Amino acid sequence: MGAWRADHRRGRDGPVTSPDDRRADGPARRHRPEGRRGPRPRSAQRPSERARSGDPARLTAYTVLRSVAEGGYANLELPRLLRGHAMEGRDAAFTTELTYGTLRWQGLYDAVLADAAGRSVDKIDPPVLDTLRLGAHQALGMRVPAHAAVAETVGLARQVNGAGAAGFVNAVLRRVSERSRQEWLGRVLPTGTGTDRLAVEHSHPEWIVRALRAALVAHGAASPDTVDHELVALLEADNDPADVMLVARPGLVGVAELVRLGAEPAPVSPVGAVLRSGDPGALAPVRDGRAAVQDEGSQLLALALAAVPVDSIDDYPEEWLDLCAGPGGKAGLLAALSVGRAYLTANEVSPHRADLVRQGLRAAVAAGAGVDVRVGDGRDVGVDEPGRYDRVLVDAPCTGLGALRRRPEARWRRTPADLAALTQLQRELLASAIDATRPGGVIGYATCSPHVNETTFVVQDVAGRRDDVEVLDAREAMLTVAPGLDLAGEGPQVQLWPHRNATDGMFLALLRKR
Ligand SMILES: C[S@@+](CC[C@H](N)C(=O)[O-])C[C@H]1O[C@@H](n2cnc3c(N)ncnc32)[C@H](O)[C@@H]1O
Repeated sequence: MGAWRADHRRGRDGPVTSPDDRRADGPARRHRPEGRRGPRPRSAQRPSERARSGDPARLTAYTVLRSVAEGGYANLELPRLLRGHAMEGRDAAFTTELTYGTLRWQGLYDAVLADAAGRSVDKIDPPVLDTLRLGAHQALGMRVPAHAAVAETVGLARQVNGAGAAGFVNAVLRRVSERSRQEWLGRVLPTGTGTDRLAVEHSHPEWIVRALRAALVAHGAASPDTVDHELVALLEADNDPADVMLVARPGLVGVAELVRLGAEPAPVSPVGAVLRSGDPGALAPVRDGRAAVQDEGSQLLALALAAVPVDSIDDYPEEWLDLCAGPGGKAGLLAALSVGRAYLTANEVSPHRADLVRQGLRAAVAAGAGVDVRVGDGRDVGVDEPGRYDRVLVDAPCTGLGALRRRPEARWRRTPADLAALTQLQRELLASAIDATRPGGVIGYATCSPHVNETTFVVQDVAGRRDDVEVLDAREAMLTVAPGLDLAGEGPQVQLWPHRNATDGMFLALLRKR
């Protein structure tokens, strides 16, 4: 028996009828005039009884949600399916909003659905719950008229979850569509102003809300007096779809070329361009690797690391190392910057990701970059190659709490338990990077998370235990490459914020080996 049938408790407005509550001889049939045979006209049918199946947009969104439930990534699955169904323009935009919006707002919708179904969402079959979430987003988060949101989602349920589940979906979504989003917020939000309320209102796990609150204060973006206001702005930014940002890899293509192809110059990065519509993969410079999709924050980090002065032993060439290079975004920019100036070693522990790095570096190699892509554990490099490199980037594996707007499912996947393992690995990678750097060289430690455990604590802990590194002013380096950047806090580290900088929440610390 499916879980949607297992529980039949009362919701606040009475029970939602489960499929097995409406038997063939039950109320659904009693209203039908005697003597008529054959299917009823479509307009006279309940949505749950309509034979129609889900449309391609909803079916695609559902397929992505199921793939995410099994460990897939929406930002990989969705473009693949859109291409497979040749969906473009408005259809693709609708499907994207339906998929990403449903994933982002899952926390709020689950609270609504639990109320409407009269049971905890844990008691609903996961595939049926995904269908319900899609319906909730159409009714409460998109401009789909309520009747269409219900009818279309019930059609999808009939196709993917079965006729019995479709009846349940119909009943629950009818309840959902009886209230506006605002009315639902009034009904399901915890009282008070605490992080539990913000978590439901802005659809983030509560532990993340607490971590972001602490990070805003710790990085100087807010004081205890202003943090509540700042936190809401950050949570809102996490739920705001981010622009597609391109990087014009210097020496390979100019921003002007991307602008000629329909992009606009980026607000801050001198090598960035915003693509407001269209498929970036359709642009020739992106296809051939002279340009790439890359957040402005990541661009600025790589530019800043390349711009810090190092005391050269010889004038040329330098040795650069990207210790955690996959899938290769920053390595792509560093490789372009390295032409005529340095050799780049790109290290990555995952062979598949190292392949992606290799592919991404082809255009830079064709332009003369000297690169070596390796598969290896970055923790070994300091021992294997002590004191070799002039510039080392540690773009450490992290919780990704700064990039939630670009990875809609990430907030639900991460748990506080991930932190302990990650922060240990981060310390070991940074220590290895310092060992691999020659005296006078610089190390950039970066995360796409503002969590204090992954950022300042790692740097303070590792640098504090050794006397061969000094912490540099990363703000100065950052402002050298992007003078207009609004940097919060006193430094010496840089923390970018989605709500302030319209970038991912990237962190950068710069260290110099003594
Ligand atoms: C945040 S990502 C790096 C992103 C990359 N710099 C870019 O801009 O595309 C972290 C990477 O570190 C890799 N990684 C994890 N553990 C590692 C280790 N012990 N040594 C080297 N790389 C590791 C992960 O596979 C992942 O590709």
